[in-house]
Formats: sequence, structure tokens, C-alpha cells
Amino acid sequence: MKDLLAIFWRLLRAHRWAMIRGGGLSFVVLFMGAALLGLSGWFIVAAAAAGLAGVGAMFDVFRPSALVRFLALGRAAGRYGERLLTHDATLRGLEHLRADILRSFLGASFGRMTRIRGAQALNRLTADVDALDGVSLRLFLPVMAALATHLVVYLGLHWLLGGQIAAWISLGYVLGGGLILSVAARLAAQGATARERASQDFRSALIDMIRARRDLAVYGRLPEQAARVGGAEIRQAAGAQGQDAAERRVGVLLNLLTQGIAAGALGLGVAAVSAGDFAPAFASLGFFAALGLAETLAPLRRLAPDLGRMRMAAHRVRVQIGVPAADPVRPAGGAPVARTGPRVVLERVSIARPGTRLPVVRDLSLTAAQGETVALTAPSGGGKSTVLLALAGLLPVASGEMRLNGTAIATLDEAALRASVVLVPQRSALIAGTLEDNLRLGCETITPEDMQAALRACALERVSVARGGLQMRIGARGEGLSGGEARRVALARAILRRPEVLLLDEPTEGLDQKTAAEVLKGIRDYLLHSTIIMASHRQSEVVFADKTVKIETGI
Ligand SMILES: Nc1ncnc2c1ncn2[C@@H]1O[C@H](COP(=O)(O)OP(=O)(O)OP(=O)(O)O)[C@@H](O)[C@H]1O
Repeated sequence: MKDLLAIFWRLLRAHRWAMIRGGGLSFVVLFMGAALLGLSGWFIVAAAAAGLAGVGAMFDVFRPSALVRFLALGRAAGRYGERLLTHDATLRGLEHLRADILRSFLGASFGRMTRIRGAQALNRLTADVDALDGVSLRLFLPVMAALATHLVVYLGLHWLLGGQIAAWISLGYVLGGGLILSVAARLAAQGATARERASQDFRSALIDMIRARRDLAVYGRLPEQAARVGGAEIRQAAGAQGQDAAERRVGVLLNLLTQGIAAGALGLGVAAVSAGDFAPAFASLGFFAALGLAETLAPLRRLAPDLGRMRMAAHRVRVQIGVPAADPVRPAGGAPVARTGPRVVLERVSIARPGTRLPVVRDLSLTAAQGETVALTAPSGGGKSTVLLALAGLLPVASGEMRLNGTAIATLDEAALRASVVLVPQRSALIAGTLEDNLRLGCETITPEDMQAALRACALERVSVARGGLQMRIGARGEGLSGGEARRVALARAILRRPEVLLLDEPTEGLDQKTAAEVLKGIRDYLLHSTIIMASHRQSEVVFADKTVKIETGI
């Protein structure tokens, strides 16, 4: 319940007045519905009684019928306004929630970001947020409006018919309805959990299958994965059927409750008439008001089967948005990049990966000057990428110090560091779009001439010219490019930023000797004054570098 309340509070805060006015109108609509039926019942019976008594001509039909019309029209208009306000406020609130979830993904620390699964993130942003529209529309607003209506109707009936009938009707609905709904929610909880799991499994399995379809096909596992997706879909459909059946059962029970309360109200009314407490028309008022109050339960029918799903979604979303933003490697508002001292200095640096006790890199020292190219070497798993990540400010150092132009990288301002240092990891992300879209990802303000020069430097000009130049289409994750071409697009994107320090993780992997040499020379000439530090396995990269530094691994 805490999770659901927290989500309702967020939705309420996003558009407080619209939500409060919508909730108020929900109450008005329910109250007018009960008053309309009660008044109509009283009117018909009172008119008939007046006719039987021979005083029909004296009976005032105008005022009650005007009131009936006012209630009928007011109720219709109120319903329209209530739907408009509550749905609009809820959808806008969900929009804020989605933005908060997205922000929490984007603000995740580097370590967490690498562990986020695309399918899970999509589930949080779509299915979970969709499930939460019911928190205000099917849970809190209808329950609050129903309770307010029962309270006001209780006071009105108490005044008109006495405490016994008023208590029978209002308490009957509040206690009886509450009991039916809470028992039904408890019984439906297991089915709701199973359905929710099936629907999350379905989405995740489907997304995994689409992403890994090539590998699955190669290993002959595509039918197996398709069967997993199909199985989750069948479980999901079965869960939906079960929940529909639960909704129907709740509907039958709530109908029986309404009939029982109305019959009891009529019986109590008849007894009161026999005892001479009030006229027969008043007995019908209680009976019809009891029938009219059935409307307070109508929006809650779907609540029991949906509650489990809403609870789970609310919990997951709360956990997601409650995750603190990135544990910063550098404090906010750090130092600017200075212009003194050697470009890059590492002094007895040790670096550990999160979750591991032993440092991956131990006591590494190096100095790299402006315009110098340094090759870092170590066996596979020896910590080359780890050093580059730390230099890019994405991993903290366990001991020692890393300095850029004389200032410790750990104290640098985030924006200043990003403007000065660019890292090209082993696997870079390419987006679906044109070659230009992918190059602009690194720097918005570049001109077509800049892009052509960078493409030339990375030996990509010929490839792009043959396929539409900057408008060449690239598929999702670099689809349509060879591995070496995708790598070169990532390199071109990085050098377009003209960083002071360029960090390259195995830059010529996947390139033949000739192209590799051409690319390394092209990059060096394009960034004459930049310091280039590269993680290298290949002899051609080591030979190209001005100096080589061997990493002593701690593992
Ligand atoms: N996210 C991570 N969490 C924990 N340990 C990691 C993580 N990534 C890599 N490691 C470990 O850190 C060590 C160094 O990895 P790193 O990627 O820096 O090596 P590398 O020299 O670049 O290797 P390669 O040449 O194969 O790319 C390895 O033992 C690796 O298993």
C-alpha cells in the first residue's frame, strides 16, 4: 500500500488542482446519481399516493420534476468534466513519472548503466507506467469519492428517514463492499502475480529473441526461443482470462450486495410506514437511493483483479526512481582543466573494478606529452580498458593520482573533462539513421566539411561516397556496415570533437594492416596536438606509438 500511496502522491503533485477538482466532481456525480434515483422514486410514489387520495390536483409536480431534470443534466455534465479532469491529470502525471524513470536510467552510475537490460528498461517505461493509471482512476479517486458520497447520503437519509435506514444503507455498502473487494483482491493476487510475470517474461523474451536472432539462428536455437515467447504469451492470455472471470465474480457479488441492501432498506421503510413514522413515499426514497448508490461500487469492480499488477508495478517504479543519481567519480562543480603541467600524468595508480577486492591495475606510472602517442600493453584481461575508463573519469582510482594538465582528474569539472577527453571503447554504439546522424552524436555544431575531413582521416571517404555520402543509411547497432567500417565511424565521430586527450581501446581491431596504418596516420595528422593513449594488442599500433607502457596487472 505504501508504494501505491507514494505513486498516487506523485500523480497528485504533478497536477494537484485538476486532480482535486476531478475527485470533487466524482463525488458530485455519485451523489447526484443517488439523489436522482431517490427523488424519482419518491416523486412517483408520492404522486401515485396523492392520486389515490384524490388530492392529485394539489400535488406540486413542477418543483420535483425540475429538480429531477437538474440532477439528470448535472450528473451527465459532471461525469464529462470528471472524466476530462481526472484522465487528463493522470495521463500528465504518468508523463512526469516516465520522465523520472528515464532520468533515473540516464543518471545511473557508469557501473549500473552497463548492467541495465534494454528489455527491463522498456518494461519499466511502458508496461509498468501503463499499469499505474489505475492508481488514481480505479483506486484512490473512486474510493475517496465513494466514501464521501456514503457519508453525505448517510447524513441526508438520517435527517429524512432516521438513523436505522441510513446506517443500513451506508454501512452496508462501506462494510459489505469493502469486505467483498478486499477478499476478492486477496484471492486474485496470485493470478495477478502470475499474469504480470508472464507479461514481463513475454516482453523480455521477445526483445532478447529479436536482438540475438542471428546467433540463435546460427546455433539452431531460434525455435526454442520462439517457443519460450509463445509459452509466455499463452500464460499471459490465460492470466487475462482468469482476471476477467474474477472481475465477473466480483460483479455478481456486488450486484447481490446492492439487491440485499435495497431489499433491506425497503423492508425497514415498510416497517417504519406501518409504525406511522413517515409516509410511504419516504420508504421508496430509501429503496431507490440504495439502488442509486450501487454506482459507487461500479468503478471498483476491476480493482480486485488489477490491484496485484498495480502493486508490483508501483513497487518496481518506486525502486527505480528512488535509485540515487550516479555516485559521482568527481564532485559537481569541480576544477576547470588547467593549462600547465604535462598533458597526462599517472603516478603509482592502482585501480579496482567495482565488486572486486584486488586491484586490476597496480602502481602504474606514465607521462604523456602534448602530441604524443602512447601504447598501453598487457595480456588480455590485464587492465588496459580499465586504465582508459579511469582516465575518462568513469572509474575511480584506488590509490595514486591521475592528472590532466596538472589537475587531478578526480577533481575536474564534469563538462570540462568531457570537452577535453574522449574515449572510443572496444564496442561503440551506432544509432539507426544516416552517417551524418552518427557523426553529429559526438558534436552538434560540426560542418559537412569537418565531417568529410574526419571520414578521410579514418579511411572512410571512399566507402561513404559509394553509398550516398553523409546521407548513407546505417541500421540499428551499425547494421549494414562491416565491423571495421563501424569501428572507423566511431573513430571519426571521436576525432570530430578535437579532444586534448584521445583514448582509443584497440582502435585498429578488425582492420587489415594497410587500412590500420592509414587510419592511425590519418587520426594523428587530424589531431596534431592531441595526446593519444591507446590500449593495444597489435604490433602495428605499438610500432606506430611514440612510446609503450606495459601495465603490471594486480590479478
Ligand atoms: N564491469 C566489470 N566488473 C568487474 N570486473 C571487470 C569488469 N570489466 C572487466 N572486468 C575485469 O577486469 C579485468 C581487466 O579487464 P580489462 O577489460 O581492463 O582488460 P583488457 O586488458 O582491456 O582486456 P582485453 O585486451 O581482453 O580487452 C579483467 O579481469 C576483467 O574480467
